[in-house]
Order: sequence, then C-alpha cells, then structure tokens
Amino acid sequence: MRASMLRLIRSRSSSAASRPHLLRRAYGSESVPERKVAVLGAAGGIGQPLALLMKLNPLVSQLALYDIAGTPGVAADVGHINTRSEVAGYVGEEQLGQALEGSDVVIIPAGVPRKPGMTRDDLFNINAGIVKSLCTAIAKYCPNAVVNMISNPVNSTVPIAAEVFKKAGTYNEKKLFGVTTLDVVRAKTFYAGKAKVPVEEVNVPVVGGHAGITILPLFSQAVPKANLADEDIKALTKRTQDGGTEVVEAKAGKGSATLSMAYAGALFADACLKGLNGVPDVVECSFVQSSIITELPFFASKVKLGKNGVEEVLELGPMSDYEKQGLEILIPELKASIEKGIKFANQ
Ligand SMILES: NC(=O)c1ccc[n+]([C@@H]2O[C@H](COP(=O)([O-])OP(=O)(O)OC[C@H]3O[C@@H](n4cnc5c(N)ncnc54)[C@H](O)[C@@H]3O)[C@@H](O)[C@H]2O)c1
Ligand SMILES: O=C(O)C[C@H](O)C(=O)O
Repeated sequence: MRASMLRLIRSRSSSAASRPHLLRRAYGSESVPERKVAVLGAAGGIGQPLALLMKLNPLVSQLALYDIAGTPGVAADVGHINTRSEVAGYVGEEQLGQALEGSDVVIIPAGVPRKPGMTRDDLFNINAGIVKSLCTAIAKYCPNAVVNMISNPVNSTVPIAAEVFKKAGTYNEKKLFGVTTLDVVRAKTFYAGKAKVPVEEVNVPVVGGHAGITILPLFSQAVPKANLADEDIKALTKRTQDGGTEVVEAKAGKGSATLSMAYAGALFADACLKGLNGVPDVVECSFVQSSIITELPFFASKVKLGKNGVEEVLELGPMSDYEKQGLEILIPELKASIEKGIKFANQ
C-alpha cells in the first residue's frame, strides 16, 4: 500500500468516500478497479486488526466482515473510518453467502489458535472442519475468488481447501494461497537485528511450509548481504521456525500471534490485489500448489502474482549446504501434513 496514496485518500472528505468516481480521480490516470475483500473470522484476534488494515487499503472498495458472532460491532466500528471501502458485517451461516458473493479476495483467519504446549497440528481436529465448511461456501458463492488461507495448520488446511474445490469443480490452483508471510516478516526482523542492517531494506525468502522445521528461511539469499557466522545462521533459522511458539508462550494461554499476523495477512492480501490489478513484478512467498520444486504437491516458495493469481512459481535458487539439509529433513513432515488434509477432505 503506497503511503502517499493513503494520505491522499485520507485527506478527502467523507462525502468523497461515498462517491467512488471522485476517488478514481485521486489516482490520476491510473484506473483502480472495484475490489471486494471478505474476511472470514473477522471478529477474532487476527480478524479485527486485519479488518482495520484492509479498511486502510485504498485498493479495496467493499469489505465484508464475516464471523459466527460479533461482526456487527466490528463492522460498525471499522466502518466509521473515512477511507474508500464500504464495510458490511455478516454474522452466522445464513449470511455467509451474502458475505462471499462477488468477492475478489477471501481471507480466512477463522478457527482456534494454539495454547502453550500445543503444535499447530493439534488444531487440526477443530480447524479442518471449519475450513472445509467455509471453502464449500466459497465454491458456491465466489468460485473465482483468490483465497488466502491463514487458519492453522496451514500445511493441511490448504490441501483441504484444494480438495473441497476439486469436488465442487471450481478448483483453480492459481488462486489458492497458504499465507506464510509472517515467517518472512519474522525472518526479516530477526536478520536485520543480527546483521545490524536497516530492517526496511531486508529481504529473506522463506520456503517449505508453515510449522516448525517445515519453515525454511533461506538466509544465504538474504539482502543486504552480511557475513554472519554459521552459528548465527543456525540460531536465526531456529528462531524463525519457533517464532509462532515464542508468541504463544509469551501470551501464556491467551492465544497466538494476532497483530503481527494481521500485518502479514494485510501485506499478502495487498500483494494479491496488486497482482489482480495488473501491477507488474509482484513477488511474495506463499504455500501453493507446486510441481517444479519438490515431489510434494504443495510447497511454499517465491511466487509471482498476476491478474489470474499465481503467474509463476519461482525456483528456490542457490542454497547453502545447511539449507539443503533443512529441505531434505522437512519433506517427510510436510508430506504427512498434506496427506492428512487430503484424506480428511475426502472422507
Ligand atoms: N498462517 C499464519 O501464519 C498464522 C498466524 C497466526 C495465527 N494463525 C491461525 O489463525 C487462526 C485464528 O487465530 P486467532 O488468533 O484470530 O483466533 P481467535 O480465536 O482469536 O479468532 C478466530 C475467530 O474465528 C471465528 N470462527 C470460528 N469458527 C468459525 C466459522 N465456522 N466461521 C467463521 N468464523 C469462525 C471465531 O468466532 C473467532 O472470532 C488460528 O487457527 C491460528 O492458528 C495462522
Ligand atoms: O504459532 C501459531 O500457532 C500461530 C502462527 O502459525 C504463527 O506462526 O504465529
């Protein structure tokens, strides 16, 4: 999201916000299409700040906030912010169809979070069913939408979504994304701190999946370059892999990452919207259907985003021996999580 653009929108009066043609002029000759974004689980720990951040995004014209409870309040609150999008709250299954209809992007942070001592896979029993029913509705009401899956365990919920869409005859592998942006956000932050480089200049690809050792940051490709010792790289890798657990333990039973996840989710949704709008060279890491990288059907890697979703899954690039070893080790665990999701969706 361009800060200058946001300032321009904010400086317009609220009456202009209800007249989209005036907002179009604010972008000069650029045509900014209407885009509907739906957030499922919008009253939750991630959902609320994510709703706020999507309300601040000038690429969004309609924001649908859905949950099983609490969304009228969240929608009324966020809806008073004088930015472009119209906000509506939807509550309960009978309003899910309305929330989804016409959506370009659906973001799913619905489901239970971890408590200390739990793995992400421990969430499977509850979250798999939630994701299955939400994806069944997506297939019915907005089969062409880009889906950003946040609900854990992402390594299994993305395959569940794919199977549900396949059964409904709506699966488009270019439009289903597991959101792994928080791993990239953490890797950037931790690397900048250790390498003592400005964090806003840092880039680090993170590949594999989104749980423990399946999270593989490629610090050998980090920019700006820094000559960190092997021990430092190992510690940074471990901290990135355990980033979620670090937050779960610090919150001591009150859930997992919500604010940093909302930031990461908003960043990834913004990249998807830019891709849909034809902005060139939008590249983010994401857990997607993948055939060129490993034998696994899904894998997180750098992905080029375009008007149809995934435009290209990019190769991993040169890796250190330590990273190659990490890649080998993660494959059996990631494979099992993917298979678990596929099996669940088909039973
Ligand atoms: N991908 C990632 O990097 C990442 C990061 C952080 C958290 N997460 C995951 O995101 C999920 C949500 O975390 P949270 O902290 O926001 O949890 P939360 O409990 O605070 O919020 C979850 C929300 O989902 C709603 N919900 C439950 N069932 C629903 C359904 N059938 N339809 C719609 N909404 C439903 C709940 O009412 C609640 O408001 C968890 O599974 C968590 O593990 C993923
Ligand atoms: O760790 C969790 O359970 C939530 C999330 O996957 C995270 O990485 O913070």
